[in-house]
Amino acid sequence: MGKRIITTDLTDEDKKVDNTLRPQKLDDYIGQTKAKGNLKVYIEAAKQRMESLDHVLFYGPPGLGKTTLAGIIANEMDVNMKVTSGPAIEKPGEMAAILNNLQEGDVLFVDEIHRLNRQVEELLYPAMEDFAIDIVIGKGSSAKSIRLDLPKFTLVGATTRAGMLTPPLRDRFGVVNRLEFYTVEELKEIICRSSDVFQVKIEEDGALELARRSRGTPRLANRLLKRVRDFAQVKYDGVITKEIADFALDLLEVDKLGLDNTDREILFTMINKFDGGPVGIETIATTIGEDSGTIEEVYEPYLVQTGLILRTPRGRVVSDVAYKHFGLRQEKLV
Ligand SMILES: Nc1ncnc2c1ncn2[C@@H]1O[C@H](COP(=O)(O)OP(=O)(O)OP(=O)(O)O)[C@@H](O)[C@H]1O
Ligand SMILES: [Mg+2]
Repeated sequence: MGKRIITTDLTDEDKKVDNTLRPQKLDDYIGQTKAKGNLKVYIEAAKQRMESLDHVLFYGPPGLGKTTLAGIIANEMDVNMKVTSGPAIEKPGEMAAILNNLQEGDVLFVDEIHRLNRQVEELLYPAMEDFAIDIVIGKGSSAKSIRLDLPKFTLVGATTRAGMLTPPLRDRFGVVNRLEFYTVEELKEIICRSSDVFQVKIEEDGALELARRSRGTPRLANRLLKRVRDFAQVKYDGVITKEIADFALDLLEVDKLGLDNTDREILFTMINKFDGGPVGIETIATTIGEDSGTIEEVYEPYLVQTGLILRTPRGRVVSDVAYKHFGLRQEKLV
């Protein structure tokens, strides 16, 4: 498959860009007012009491700023952050070693936390609750279990698939934040901030056009900015105007709503194969060969938010906003 500009999957280049553009302080973090306000209070309270911060869970679609917030928490608490991810840890012993090496107050960031395997997850229960783990030493009849105390740390978990978290794990997070899509205004602000970092000039309506096509997602906003910057540099005098933004984005086949291939496939499948619905999520998933949970938690939220898809008790329905967006006539009588 060719590289999709609009995909929210991370490429190596993205990782570099992500890291240079990540705000370091809560005050520099744009949008997510609710999560930010929450965190501010908890961080201040923990600092005043000189305690570690309660465990924090971030969930929501890719590229909305979960990893960024984890880093900000560590920064604001003035502690170190260790980073790992669900699929990276295969054995409980590996998790035990990571936990044992933490310093008092440290942040342990576990990305894709829904992908931890069962044994590793079970080790986390006492670690999160009592700051202790039980490890078994020896084999057979001489095996004995010893309790190992851990420093008081903060687990920050991130997931795009909150529905896959087991209740016992989820319940052990004191602070749970759902990240929301960003407004066009917020994205515009992010784009202007990133342009400063890139040292590229951008006009107000150029930034606005990019923001509109970024699918509510800062990662996409930054990625589009980077591509448009190249056009501006090579073809024009380096300034990103609305004309250049439009021209470059059309060339990159990023539509006015910033929909990606999977978004379009979902909508076209619903329109062409199911008369625009109502159709169940499982049926859509089977038809396009995607996992239904991924559609529900990764793709659908944006489509619902923009009003392209409506959720009804009888299933999902394509709205007339979507028909209009694709320049189609809604043939079906509703
Ligand atoms: N509120 C924000 N203000 C400015 N930039 C942001 C903000 N949120 C995210 N970004 C930028 O968006 C990019 C992606 O953010 P991040 O990696 O934190 O997303 P994520 O939610 O962890 O994604 P994934 O689910 O794929 O891991 C980063 O380059 C980051 O700088
Ligand atoms: Mg991340």
